Parts: sequence; structure tokens; C-alpha cells
Amino acid sequence: MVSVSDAQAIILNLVQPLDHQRDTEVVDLLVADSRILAVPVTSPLDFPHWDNSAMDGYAVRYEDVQHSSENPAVLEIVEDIPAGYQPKSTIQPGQAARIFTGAVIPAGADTVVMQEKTRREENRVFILDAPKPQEFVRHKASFYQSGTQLLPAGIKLNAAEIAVLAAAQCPQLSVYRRPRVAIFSTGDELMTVEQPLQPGQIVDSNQYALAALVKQSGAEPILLGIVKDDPVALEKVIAHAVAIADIVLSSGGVSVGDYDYVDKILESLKAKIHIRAVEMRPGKPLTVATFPTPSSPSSPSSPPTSPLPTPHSPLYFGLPGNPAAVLVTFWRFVLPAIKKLSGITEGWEPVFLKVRSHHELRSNGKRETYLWGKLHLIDGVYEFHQADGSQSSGNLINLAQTNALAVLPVGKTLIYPQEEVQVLQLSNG
Ligand SMILES: Nc1nc2c(c(=O)[nH]1)N[C@H]1C(S)=C(S)[C@@H](COP(=O)(O)OP(=O)(O)OC[C@H]3O[C@@H](n4cnc5c(N)ncnc54)[C@H](O)[C@@H]3O)O[C@H]1N2
Ligand code: MOO
Ligand SMILES: [Mg+2]
Repeated sequence: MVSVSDAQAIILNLVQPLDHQRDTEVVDLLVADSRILAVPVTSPLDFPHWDNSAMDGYAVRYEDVQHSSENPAVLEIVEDIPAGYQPKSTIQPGQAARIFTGAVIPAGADTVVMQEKTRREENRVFILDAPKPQEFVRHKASFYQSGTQLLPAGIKLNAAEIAVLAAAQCPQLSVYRRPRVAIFSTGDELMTVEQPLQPGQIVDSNQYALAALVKQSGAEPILLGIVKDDPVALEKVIAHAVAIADIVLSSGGVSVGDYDYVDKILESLKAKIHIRAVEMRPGKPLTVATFPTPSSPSSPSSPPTSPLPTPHSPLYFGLPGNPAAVLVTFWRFVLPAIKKLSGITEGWEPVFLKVRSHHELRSNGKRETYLWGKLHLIDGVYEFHQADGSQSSGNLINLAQTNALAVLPVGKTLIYPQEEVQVLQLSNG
């Protein structure tokens, strides 16, 4: 059994990020949000493109107005310059141009006086207060110099990056393709959400949970359905899954029961098993394996998803079947792996915050324990509230609305109310 931190290190070490040449696609800017930029972007444009005004007011020569606080300068207005127009005149001593925010500074002027510090009389303006030299001029290239790197590869495109790319006139971009994550559930007791349940049967909620988690991570879920606890059926699905996906997630069948076949089949398919159990609760029986190359081509009876180009090295997670264990192991281990695979160059690891606990929190101290609940903001300070009801890994119901997991390290059995506790903040919260 490995510790949680060793498991994280082993897993991240196994992840081969997508290739910046082979694993990319071109997308329109309007649908590029949340994608990962695959090539650095440079622009032939300076930002600002030209000296422009930061205020509505008057473009002036500083030397004309420097003593205006004691003795207001009176300047002749020679031109009106709204945003979007190229000025025609060169401002001479004793002259000014009416100018508006974002408009091009005319030649000869070097300073803008805001409107509120002036008085207008027909085509003359009185400067009532001396500005600072070059005040309210946004200088050409002062935000960005053309030809230098505008955005690096490996970043997620959110609203700010999309705005930058739009301003730099990039209507299309090269981004990493979405990682492909195959998902299936194992168990004779499992039914889909539409099927009537007979005694002993339950709904395969893990498939739905994992599909949502994978989609939220930016990856593409490939749903392979429910597989019976039957070695032949399992072997066929696993072989297919590793041929078509970057990451495979199965749930169930990784403990020591007579019908827990996943590890044996991975071995028969020549997978290398790196982790069989992790010192955590929930989530102890977690299998992590790699397939150096896809073990077989896509079988004819499988869904029509084309194989990934070889070589690719799929990473297999055999998640425990208990519903809480599935969510916790996804958040703790699978999500960082998807992030690293996706081409993001940094920040794959989970984010832990130190907050105070509202309640007493308990663990048996034997495994690193993850308790689910909610972060509340109390007077600007986060407080962790454990979910009411059972923290059994078979209980899915009180996981609804979870936005954080409190973490009690091995050996820690009790956290007092108001004591500090580490929490894993969940991005879906
Ligand atoms: N003798 C031992 N028994 C168990 C151990 C152990 O160390 N020794 N570990 C326990 C822990 S901890 C966990 S977690 C589970 C993991 O079991 P498996 O991964 O083998 O999963 P299953 O046996 O197939 O199912 C466990 C449980 O989860 C329900 N389940 C399974 N799949 C789904 C699904 N897709 N959707 C909803 N619920 C699902 C299943 O019905 C079982 O109730 O093993 C413990 N046992
Ligand atoms: O470790 Mo298991 O996931 O608690 O039920
Ligand atoms: Mg089992």
C-alpha cells in the first residue's frame, strides 16, 4: 500500500503530456474558451497600436501648459479627434486638439488635460490646472511590443486570454485536442438509469458521475457502458478502451472479492501495475496501470470510436466501486493526471487550503482520511462544514453540494471545532 503523496508522484510521473505537434487541432476563437493553447502566440501589432488618450479632454504641448496652475494657459483648438480617426494637424505652440478616450494623439502634442480641468470658450480652451508631463497618454507599445511572445503555449484560454487573442486578430488557434477518457463500470448488480431495478440491483451512478467529472475537466468522455463481472467480457472492453483512449477509468472490481477481476485481467493483457492500494479513505483499493502500446485494435462489436495513433501509452485507473471512493479518487488523482496530459504546463496538483473546521472531525487515524462537505465564508474566512449524515464510502446521497474535502493525515484522529484543517478545494463548488 502506498501513501497518498507517493501515489500522486507515481501517477504524475506516468503521465505523458499530449504532443504539441501531433495532438493538436485548429479551432475558432469563439469556441476556444477552456482549451489549452498548443503554440505560443506572437503579434505583429504593438499594444497600444499608437499613442492614444486615456481621457476625454485636450491634447496639448506640455511646455505650453506647465504653469497653468498659477496662470491658466489659453490655447486655440485646431481639430476635433474622436476615437477611430487619424489626426490631420500637427499641434503648434499655443494650440490644442479636442480629444476623446482612445483617440490618436496628434503630432506635436505630448500630454492630455482632462476635460474637468479646463474651461471651453468657443474655439479656445483655458487650462486650469497644470498636468504632469505626458499625463493621460497611453504610449505606443507600452503594454506589449510587437514580435515578442504575447501568450505562451500550455495555458488555459479563459476570458482574458480570449480577449488578448481577439485584440491580436487571431480568429483561429492551434489548441491541444481534448484528452480522450474511456469510462466503464463493472458489476452484475448495475443497471442504467432507465431500467427497472430488481432486488439486489442498483443504478450505475458511477458512470454518470465520471462522465460529468471528465467533461468538467475539459476532456472528452467515451462511455463504454456496464460490463458484467465476467473475465471474458472485461478483457474485451479493457483491450478496446486502451486502444481508443488516453486514459481509461473503470469502477469496481479492484478489491479482493471473488468477482473482482480487474487486476488479473490487466496482468493477462501485459499491463504494468504501478499501484494496487493507497493509504487513504475512501479509495483504498485503487489500481493504476500502464499499457506501453495499445494491446489490441478496436473490436468490431465495440462502439465506433477510432483508435488513437500508435504509439500512445494509455494510463489505466481501476477506481474502487464505492460511489464516494470514485469521486474522491477522481478529484485526488485522476483530475491532476488529466490536467498534465492535456498540455497545461503547470498547476496540475490539487490545491489545498488551510481553513478552520466548524465541527469536530474524526478519523480512525489509519489511512489519510477525506471527509466531504462545504466551505462557507464566515466574515471573510473559510470554514469547513462536514456534510450531515454518514461518511460511508457507500453513501452517495450527502455528497451532493460538496465543494471541499477535509483531509486528516495518517495518525490524526481528531480535529476540534475551530481548529485549522487542510481542505482540498473542488472546482465544481
Ligand atoms: N475483504 C475486503 N473487502 C473490501 C475491502 C478490503 O480491503 N477487504 N475494501 C473495501 C473498500 S475500502 C472498497 S472501496 C471496496 C472496493 O470494491 P471494488 O472496487 O471491488 O468494487 P465492487 O466490489 O465492485 O463494488 C463495491 C461497492 O460499490 C458499488 N458499486 C460498484 N460499481 C458501482 C457503480 N458503477 N455505481 C454505483 N455503485 C457501484 C457496489 O454495488 C458495491 O456496493 O471494497 C471493499 N471491500
Ligand atoms: O476505501 Mo473504500 O473506498 O473506503 O470504501
Ligand atoms: Mg469488490
